[in-house]
Amino acid sequence: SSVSRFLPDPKTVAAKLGVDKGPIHLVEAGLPKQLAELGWKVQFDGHHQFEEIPTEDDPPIGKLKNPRSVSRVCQAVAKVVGDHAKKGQLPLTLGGDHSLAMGTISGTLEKYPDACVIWVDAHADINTAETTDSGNIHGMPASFLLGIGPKVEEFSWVKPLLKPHRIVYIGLRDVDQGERRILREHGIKAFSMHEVDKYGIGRVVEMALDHVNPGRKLPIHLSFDVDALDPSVAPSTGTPVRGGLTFREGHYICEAVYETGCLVALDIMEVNPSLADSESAKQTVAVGCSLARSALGETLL
Ligand SMILES: N/C(=N\O)NCCC[NH3+]
Ligand SMILES: [Mn+2]
Ligand SMILES: [Mn+2]
Ligand SMILES: [Mn+2]
Repeated sequence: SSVSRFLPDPKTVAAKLGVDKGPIHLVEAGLPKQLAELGWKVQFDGHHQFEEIPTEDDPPIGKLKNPRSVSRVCQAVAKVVGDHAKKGQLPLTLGGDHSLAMGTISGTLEKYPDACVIWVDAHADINTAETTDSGNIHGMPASFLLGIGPKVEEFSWVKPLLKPHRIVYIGLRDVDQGERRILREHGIKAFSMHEVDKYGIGRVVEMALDHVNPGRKLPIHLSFDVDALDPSVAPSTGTPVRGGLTFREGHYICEAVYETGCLVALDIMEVNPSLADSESAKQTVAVGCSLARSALGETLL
């Protein structure tokens, strides 16, 4: 089947967080061609540009930073992902920071309301407008998708379609107190790096899938933040945290999700080549491409 290649490059949002070069580098590293070589009919209609909202026109709402530009970009991404999904394509979104998941997962849920989400990340990204310290919305997307926390008018377009039993985390190791409380109170399943060490990645992925997709019948949206990987594997990213997934553990997750045959959407997020020396940036871009290939069927044999 075909994978729709659209690569939102949210200039506005990314520019503030410096992640705007990710998509460009991933494409320039040859990802579309690599996926075509796996047999996908790749449709890449260019990077999505978003007009800047000048900072003075986008003051914080409460603590939330760049709320209007983040909202506008994510809403546009939700529409594009939803449209591709409705055409039976598999949207691959290259970020850009993880706030984009508000858009990509909203788009997926429009077509597949029963979809489950596998969120691979060092962070839970589930702060609300109340619990966030930084006000960086890339630490909050999951709370909007779940409809948790106080209403923020600017984000009222995000329908709370995601249910707590339909999301599972793998790779957590830097979760705020407020987020821990939210995970506990809503009974959201999370496999931290402790569980990865304890059970091994094979068992963890099996338990994660058993939790959100017991019969392997539900569509899967895989949202992969490259900072889930150890910084020695993916150094050029916004919030690196030591003690992450090995190169193989990260790829195993992608391979195992592909093997379910349920994948309907994929995000490769937080590749930020502008944050490190060129060698580290190249290494991180290469890992991003490799993860995408693994999630789209590049098996080892
Ligand atoms: N990479 C990040 N989320 O996945 N950064 C924001 C979260 C910090 N608590
Ligand atoms: Mn994230
Ligand atoms: Mn993260
Ligand atoms: Mn981030």
